[in-house]
Amino acid sequence: MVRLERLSKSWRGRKALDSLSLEIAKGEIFGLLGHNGAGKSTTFGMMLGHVHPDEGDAFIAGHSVTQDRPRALEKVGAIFETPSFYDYMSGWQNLRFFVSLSGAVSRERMQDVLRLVGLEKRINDPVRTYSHGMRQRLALAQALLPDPDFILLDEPTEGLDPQGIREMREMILRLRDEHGLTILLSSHLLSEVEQLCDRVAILHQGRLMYCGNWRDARPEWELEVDAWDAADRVLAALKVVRTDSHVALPDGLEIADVVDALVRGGVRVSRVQPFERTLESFYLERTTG
Ligand SMILES: Nc1ncnc2c1ncn2[C@@H]1O[C@H](COP(=O)(O)OP(=O)(O)OP(=O)(O)O)[C@@H](O)[C@H]1O
Repeated sequence: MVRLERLSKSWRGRKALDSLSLEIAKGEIFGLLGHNGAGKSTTFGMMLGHVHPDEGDAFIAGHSVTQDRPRALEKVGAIFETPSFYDYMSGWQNLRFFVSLSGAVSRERMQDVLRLVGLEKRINDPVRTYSHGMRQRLALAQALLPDPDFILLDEPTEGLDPQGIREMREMILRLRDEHGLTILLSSHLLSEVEQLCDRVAILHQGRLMYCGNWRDARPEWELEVDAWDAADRVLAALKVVRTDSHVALPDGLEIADVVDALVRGGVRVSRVQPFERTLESFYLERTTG
């Protein structure tokens, strides 16, 4: 559905994005993660044709964004950078105004979308009376009006209260499960991303640190031993990486082999248990140090 090929961008000689390649499959909810300044907005901007890459290209439904932007973006919707609305107009008038700029959308389509985002009851009220959550729903409605196959959501839950966050999460899942949309989202709320996305990309200082299903990443274990000095010599020989009490095993090595080698090396092992990974711990391991 989406393919980013070696996307690079520098601003005033400073690399914001360094040869980013990744693919997003149809029907996926894919998470783009990174600290402030990691390059997420630059990536979104390139996918929407707002930012021209120095090198590389983005392809959506097989069409190049740099070579054929209208076709690449034909079935794409987005909430990107703080969406702005006219406060004195109603939600409905704002959407009509948007539609008048971007192409015909039927009244029925508008009503369907408003039902989907749960904004029918307040749609005739002026936007200045809307809560932040309602503005986010209006922004989502705007993104959905052209009946997209793929939507980009930049921080869709930013500033929402817990109930708003939950409602946004349920809407995103419904868009994928009931409407077959492919969704790319960025968020700093890792517990949210954890509930929505299997596959994530982690950007750090413009470079891709990880891309894939974080739940499938190599298992790690917690160990308790009587002497870490001796244990470290054994672990190093096995190419096992230790961080405090938890260890990451190289491919093909089982935890039983590690325990066996430690015992043979004269180390007493008093506890072995799987390390329960969260997306937050997975993310921090790849972006710190
Ligand atoms: N228009 C611009 N002009 C100059 N520098 C820019 C511009 N846009 C982004 N940058 C720089 O590029 C780098 C990546 O920024 P980007 O906005 O893509 O990060 P981000 O991951 O979206 O961060 P955030 O989470 O804060 O939105 C930063 O160093 C930023 O200062």
